[in-house]
Amino acid sequence: MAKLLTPDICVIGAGSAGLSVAAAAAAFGVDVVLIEKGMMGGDCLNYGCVPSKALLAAAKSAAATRHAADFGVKVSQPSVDFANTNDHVRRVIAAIEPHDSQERFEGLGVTVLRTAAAFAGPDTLVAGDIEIKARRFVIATGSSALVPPIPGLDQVPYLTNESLFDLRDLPEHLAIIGGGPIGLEMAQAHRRLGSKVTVFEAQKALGKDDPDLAAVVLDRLRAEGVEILEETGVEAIARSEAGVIVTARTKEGAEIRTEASQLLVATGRAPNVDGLGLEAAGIAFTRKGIDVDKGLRTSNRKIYAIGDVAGGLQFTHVAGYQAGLVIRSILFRMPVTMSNEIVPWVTYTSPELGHIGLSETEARARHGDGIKVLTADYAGNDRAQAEGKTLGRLKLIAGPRGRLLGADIAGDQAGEILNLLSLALSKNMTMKDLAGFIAPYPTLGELVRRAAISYYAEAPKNVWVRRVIAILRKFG
Ligand SMILES: Cc1cc2nc3c(=O)[nH]c(=O)nc-3n(C[C@H](O)[C@H](O)[C@H](O)COP(=O)(O)OP(=O)(O)OC[C@H]3O[C@@H](n4cnc5c(N)ncnc54)[C@H](O)[C@@H]3O)c2cc1C
Ligand SMILES: NC(=O)c1ccc[n+]([C@@H]2O[C@H](COP(=O)([O-])OP(=O)(O)OC[C@H]3O[C@@H](n4cnc5c(N)ncnc54)[C@H](O)[C@@H]3O)[C@@H](O)[C@H]2O)c1
Repeated sequence: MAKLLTPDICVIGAGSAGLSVAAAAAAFGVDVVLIEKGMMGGDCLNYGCVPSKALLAAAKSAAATRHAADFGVKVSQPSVDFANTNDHVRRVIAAIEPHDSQERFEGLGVTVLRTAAAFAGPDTLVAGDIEIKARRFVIATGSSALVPPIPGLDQVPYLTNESLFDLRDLPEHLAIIGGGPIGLEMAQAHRRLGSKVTVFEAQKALGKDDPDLAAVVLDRLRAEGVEILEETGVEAIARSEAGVIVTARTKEGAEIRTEASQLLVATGRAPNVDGLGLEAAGIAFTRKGIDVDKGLRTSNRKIYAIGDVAGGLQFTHVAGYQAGLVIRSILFRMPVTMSNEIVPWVTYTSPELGHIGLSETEARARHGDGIKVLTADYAGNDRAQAEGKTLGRLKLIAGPRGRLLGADIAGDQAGEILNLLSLALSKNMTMKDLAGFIAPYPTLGELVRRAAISYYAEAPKNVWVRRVIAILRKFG
């Protein structure tokens, strides 16, 4: 007979989402079983955020060397040893790995099972020869690269985020299908390290971001030599002697044929739902992910789904945010509500592209002319001038009574600046708050103050303000 475990919480998937739930529950002394069929740490550590940011850091270093002469520093042009670059990526993963390891979680008191899990019924999960009946289950099985049904694609070797970071040789010419964050981060990284890169995007590249600010990033990538073909759908792939031939068509109907040495597919994500026995557990799902309510419960009230498998915004910090909500719901029975409007995101190209809250278009649709769009250019910031990072712009969307509704940034350290705006948005701050704090000089964070102060640009000309000043002057 199968061994039976009856923990308080059973978590399926040890990626960003599942690990956060397990660690928090264990910290409260709760009995937790965590099941992982692949690598501890999931996508973020092994095939996602960590290796991609490590590769981008190497690429940034190569780019900085090329531009050292702008600062009067003479160095020879960089030569890249890609196998060593890959070693750097591996070292970064290895440095972070212990934090997500089985040993650490067992040390926290979590029972870790290294096998695939599937539901056998509404309250029963099977993991190898172990049966689990938990008070609550949390599905955190993540997502995988979505591979579109392009004719010929299944006949050629292609890369996804799971295989890209294993390359030991720099691709001579990397063709990338998809101009989203994965496609463009990897396009710039490989271009800066010496590859020729062509990106095919069926619609608009970086289409989820503010179009004006996305254009800042796309122009820069093109200036660095990345070929970005927008509104160009890939129609067929064929094998060639040098690698692959990509056949695509522009929206005007012109055919484009590009031969490349390697092909990366970066066309979005598919939720990991296959083989989970969701039907047996009465859990509704679509091809976009498991259906959840605002409190992240599935159609089986004892089972939650969080992270990439729940569709929605797919980021590590969202997985962490959702894990916190689920912990509050399971352990403290508090009502929780997920809000996408306080979730920031950043694409880590140079310049970075960040967003939070409502876009200008969404804010206008909701508040009409009751919004103000306030901007500050990097060129007007002293720190940006000193660093030679003058390309970029910050945009704040102010709503009624000056409340911060949203923000977009294209520029150096956009992600770091977005931390301040993320706090401001989650605390319902106004332009008065953002204009009124003391920013250390010279920092890029001053861009926030500068944009917020412009909310009051008309105040000095206001006739009533002038009258008050004139009256007060009379008191000596
Ligand atoms: C190239 C790339 C770069 C990225 N960069 C960023 C970034 O810079 N910032 C950011 O915020 N996000 C980034 N992301 C997104 C981020 O990686 C994901 O949002 C995050 O990893 C989702 O975490 P998760 O726990 O939901 O899923 P995962 O990390 O995918 O973890 C799910 C785990 O569940 C396991 N599993 C699946 N099925 C079963 C089963 N039946 N039984 C047992 N275990 C199972 C899997 O093996 C996996 O380990 C990036 C993604 C990619 C691909
Ligand atoms: N910096 C970050 O936080 C970061 C970095 C990478 C990935 N991610 C996460 O991973 C997710 C997936 O990233 P992604 O870039 O794969 O997905 P995405 O959905 O954001 O972008 C995919 C792009 O591929 C295009 N596309 C789809 N099919 C195509 C086809 N047949 N031909 C040409 N173009 C096609 C789409 O129009 C879209 O623009 C992101 O949405 C994000 O949540 C985050």
